[in-house]
Amino acid sequence: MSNVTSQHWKQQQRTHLRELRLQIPAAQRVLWSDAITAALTQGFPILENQRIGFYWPHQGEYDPVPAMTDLRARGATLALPEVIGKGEPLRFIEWWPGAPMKKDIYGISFPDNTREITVDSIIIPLLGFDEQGYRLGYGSGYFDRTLATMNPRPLAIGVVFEMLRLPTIHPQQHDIPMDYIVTEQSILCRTDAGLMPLTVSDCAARNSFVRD
Ligand SMILES: Nc1nc2c(c(=O)[nH]1)N(C=O)[C@@H](CNc1ccc(C(=O)N[C@@H](CCC(=O)O)C(=O)O)cc1)CN2
Ligand SMILES: Nc1ncnc2c1ncn2[C@@H]1O[C@H](COP(=O)(O)OP(=O)(O)OP(=O)(O)O)[C@@H](O)[C@H]1O
Repeated sequence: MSNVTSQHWKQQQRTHLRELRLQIPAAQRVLWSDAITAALTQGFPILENQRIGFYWPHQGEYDPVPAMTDLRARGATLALPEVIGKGEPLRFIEWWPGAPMKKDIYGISFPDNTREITVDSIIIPLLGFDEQGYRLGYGSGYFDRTLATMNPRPLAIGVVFEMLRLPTIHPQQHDIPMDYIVTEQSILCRTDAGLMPLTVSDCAARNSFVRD
């Protein structure tokens, strides 16, 4: 697929997936969201010891605030993305329950003037995802640009509802695949052969930490 065709196709998919996501009935969304929160908080014990970049929910995305509250109570430091400008990477700044907030150019809340955090992991909302662990986002390239500038690269954990899965998103050179994708059905680990489902306990064994 040429670049122009793939951009056009991506734009159509974005519109379609956004509509699908907004049509999820409220009760279904609660059940699916609880399942994602449980998989995130139980499948990745390492997060309790980390500085984690999360996001403030927008347009029917999985709401990560319960996971944020839980992980913070267990010792994690949390941050949210700040949009510095179009074409720029995101900056992560500290968030805690009750932190002062303001709105960015998309109407998404972010902390008002708290300290910048270098994150160890990023929990990334996916508008769509594919069998190789690639992400379809809103089309501004913020997360790809952010991951590309971070060294060492943080662990990238995508969160998404299973119904937003596509065979391929026709990845381009700048697209960076997720290390893990958590859905309401399973934890998927990216391998060269595609996404591999892991049980919560297998995932926890791989993403554990040693207390000193
Ligand atoms: N919750 C959340 N926060 C996030 C992101 C995200 O995907 N989800 N981002 C991930 O990048 C960054 C913000 N990027 C965004 C990019 C586009 C749109 C959006 O709604 N775009 C509209 C057009 C709006 C406009 O141009 O004024 C659209 O696509 O229709 C929202 C956020 C940082 N914060
Ligand atoms: N590392 C990068 N450096 C410079 N430009 C980039 C980089 N990554 C992505 N871009 C640019 O960002 C634009 C959008 O990328 P893409 O279509 O992959 O968006 P997306 O990943 O679906 O959306 P988003 O990350 O905003 O949610 C593209 O025009 C691309 O060239």
